[in-house]
Amino acid sequence: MKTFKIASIPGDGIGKEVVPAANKVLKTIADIHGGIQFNFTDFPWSCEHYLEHGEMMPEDALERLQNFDSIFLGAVGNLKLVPDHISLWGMLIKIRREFEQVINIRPAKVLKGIRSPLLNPKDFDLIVVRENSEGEYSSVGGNIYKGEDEIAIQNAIFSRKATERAMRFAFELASKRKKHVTSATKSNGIYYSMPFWDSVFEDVSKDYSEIQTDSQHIDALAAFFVTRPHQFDVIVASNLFGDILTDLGAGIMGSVGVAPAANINVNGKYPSMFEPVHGSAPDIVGKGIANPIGQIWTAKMMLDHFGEEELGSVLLDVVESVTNDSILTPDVGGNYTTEEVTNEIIKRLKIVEKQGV
Ligand SMILES: NC(=O)C1=CN([C@@H]2O[C@H](COP(=O)(O)OP(=O)(O)OC[C@H]3O[C@@H](n4cnc5c(N)ncnc54)[C@H](O)[C@@H]3O)[C@@H](O)[C@H]2O)C=CC1
Ligand SMILES: CC(=O)C(=O)O
Ligand SMILES: [K+]
Ligand SMILES: [Mn+2]
Repeated sequence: MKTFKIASIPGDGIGKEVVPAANKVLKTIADIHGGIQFNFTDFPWSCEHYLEHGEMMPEDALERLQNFDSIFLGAVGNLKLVPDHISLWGMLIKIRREFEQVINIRPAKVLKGIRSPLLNPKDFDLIVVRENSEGEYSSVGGNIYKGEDEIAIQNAIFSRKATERAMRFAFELASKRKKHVTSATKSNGIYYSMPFWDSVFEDVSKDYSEIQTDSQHIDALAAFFVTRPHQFDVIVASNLFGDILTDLGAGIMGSVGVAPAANINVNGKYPSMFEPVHGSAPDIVGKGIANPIGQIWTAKMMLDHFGEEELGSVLLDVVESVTNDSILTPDVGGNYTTEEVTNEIIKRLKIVEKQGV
């Protein structure tokens, strides 16, 4: 029996609704397989934890997480309790940084039965490789003066090492796909970092002569996500550009509630963290209608990471059979609950098992 130790951190808001749903699905997957099991350990780290203890996670949190095979996280953020920059930097971003989860992989593709807001989405199937360790998300800077003279300075960090690493990851990924990498730039407006980004992209692309490349300014690229998303394969982007682009990718899929993501530790020193694109969705929390598919598809990415690609693809097929039969939560036009969608996925997984597929 192969055992995978998973640190389960629902976090805030609908994270507490979709993580338990996805964990139930994972348990079903393990039962079907018979030769694997998932050992979940739950951690209650969240904004409520902050209110009680003055910190998002205990001091030894990273030590405790280090020995898990992966971290499965929902979302972080409850503005009513804690300012967002405190909660995110106290947990989500801290884990990404300390565990060197330097790449954030975020696919966007059409799921059968889920209507894209695009009139003619064709069959787009793209992956954004988001640099996940530096860029515009930095804590370097400061505030000076008060009142009308007040100034905020925020530095963006672009190292050759991290930039090149994200780009190489994108090229490697593209070599297993449609062999095209698009670089998201803004070297017409950002004076130092983006021309640097462009030159690193040019250097790296020389090592991959079989891969087609192009470079698009992020503003134009955002429009192309709407007008011709089917023409993209892999897109490599900085931390902020990748963040924005992947909510847009989620938007053209139909809802941010279905978009999956994976924070990957590429050197194998620390666990990777699997966490969907969406946040804690305070506007729908507690209603039982959060779409569990983003979190469940994220679980599929975790299965892939564990080398269980066959199980991963069975899971995504089952999810797609459910969406194709219009068993959908309200964000994608249905009137089913989180629980009903989850139970339907579980039911169909059990049928797949009976058929011995
Ligand atoms: N990785 C993370 O943990 C992230 C955390 N956040 C945090 O989450 C909080 C809310 O942020 P927002 O900007 O509102 O982004 P959000 O992604 O939480 O919500 C945006 C919109 O999408 C909807 N939505 C999101 N997930 C859904 C799901 N699974 N099913 C159905 N509808 C869904 C929400 O109801 C809302 O209308 C903030 O505290 C923010 O900082 C935001 C993004 C990512
Ligand atoms: C923080 C956030 O929005 C993200 O990592 O996607
Ligand atoms: K999330
Ligand atoms: Mn985001």
